[in-house]
Amino acid sequence: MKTIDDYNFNNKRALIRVDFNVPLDEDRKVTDANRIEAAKPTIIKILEDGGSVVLMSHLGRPKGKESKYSLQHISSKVSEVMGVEVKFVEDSIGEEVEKAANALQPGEILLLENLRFHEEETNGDEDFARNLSKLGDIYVNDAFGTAHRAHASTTVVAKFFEDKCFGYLLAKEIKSLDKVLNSTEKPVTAVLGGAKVSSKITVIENILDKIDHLIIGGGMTYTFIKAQGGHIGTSLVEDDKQELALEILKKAKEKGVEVHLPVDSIIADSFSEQASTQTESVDNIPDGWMGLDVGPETIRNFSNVIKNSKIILWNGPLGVFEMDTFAQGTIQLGQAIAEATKNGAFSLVGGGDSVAAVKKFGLEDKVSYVSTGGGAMLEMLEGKSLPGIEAIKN
Ligand SMILES: Nc1ncnc2c1ncn2[C@@H]1O[C@H](COP(=O)(O)OP(=O)(O)O)[C@@H](O)[C@H]1O
Ligand SMILES: O=C(OP(=O)(O)O)[C@H](O)COP(=O)(O)O
Repeated sequence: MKTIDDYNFNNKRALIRVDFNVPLDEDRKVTDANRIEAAKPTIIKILEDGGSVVLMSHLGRPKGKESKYSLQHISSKVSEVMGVEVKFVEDSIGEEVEKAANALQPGEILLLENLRFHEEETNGDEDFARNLSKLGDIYVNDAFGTAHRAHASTTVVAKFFEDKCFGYLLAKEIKSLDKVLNSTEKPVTAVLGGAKVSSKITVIENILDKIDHLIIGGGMTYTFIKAQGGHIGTSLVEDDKQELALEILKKAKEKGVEVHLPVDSIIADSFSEQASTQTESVDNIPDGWMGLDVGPETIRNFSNVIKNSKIILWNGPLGVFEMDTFAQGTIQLGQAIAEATKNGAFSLVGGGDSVAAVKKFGLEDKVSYVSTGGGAMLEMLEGKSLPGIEAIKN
């Protein structure tokens, strides 16, 4: 496994894929810089070698050039964390970008605009990747959170480089997750919540062989509840995943995996901190209302399962924890996991927002391992090889 320790970057320009997909507030201020801090050791090593750095990342899932997803919003935070004034360029390919990259002096950092402003990024377009490759001498992948995406900057670009390697973060994540993969302790409990229903629901099917309990919460809940005939009002749902949800429940039963779904929800009449709220049975949400957190009975049930688990994997908040009104489920689940960890369980938390939640509620040091990747962590635990990792190995 080639890492940046195998290279001296003196007078070299590194093109680094980082995952700076960080949570932002309404004023587009970074609310959790964990993923930026996690990439710091790699960037600093290259600068200290006497090299320069071109950073590329995506932010969110923009449809075209949406200014709210500009990486300019995070540029000052990157400067602050690195202790170096970062230069920013308003695109990720093209003449202007190449000029800015060529002008970099040793010790300098250039941050590119959001890669996903070009649809060629997510399409894994070869020409786009070739254009990106012109920006550096050595390609470094340190974007663990995006290693499960076969995109131009995470995978395709690697083939245009003789010299390519893993950054410190990616190497550390691979090693740490391997440890969990090789563990034989039981029972294993996976907690899945959050909002990315379609990308994560498919993962569930594949981890069923590796777990004993499956706790479902957050936005993921309502696709399951609706599929079972429940009323979910205007809660987050992905209708085309209902059949898969039923299949998962059936398969789980066959495999002896206990599935724990919420029984009650904190519902709201709008997606807002000021909304009217109520506690309601999870399958009886009136029209015009949406479930934004799990209810008290659900929290008790989930905590009991957690208490008896030996390995706990958590990705996805149980509610819209960014708003205090809907944070209780996530807080109390986090506390139950911290308690179980104190009593000897191994707990692994991953995902941009999940880690932000854990940090916000002061639980970061009370869990065993915090991964920068959510979907990437889950896919690795499925036993899949991730395209971003394979591209460097080959
Ligand atoms: N019931 C819900 N309805 C809508 N959004 C939710 C709900 N529960 C949690 N969320 C949102 O899910 C988001 C995190 O989802 P996701 O990106 O899948 O997690 P992670 O980044 O940890 O992998 C949070 O911003 C949170 O507000
Ligand atoms: O935040 C991310 O993943 P996560 O929500 O699984 O932690 C990564 O930046 C990947 O983003 P994507 O799921 O839009 O490809």
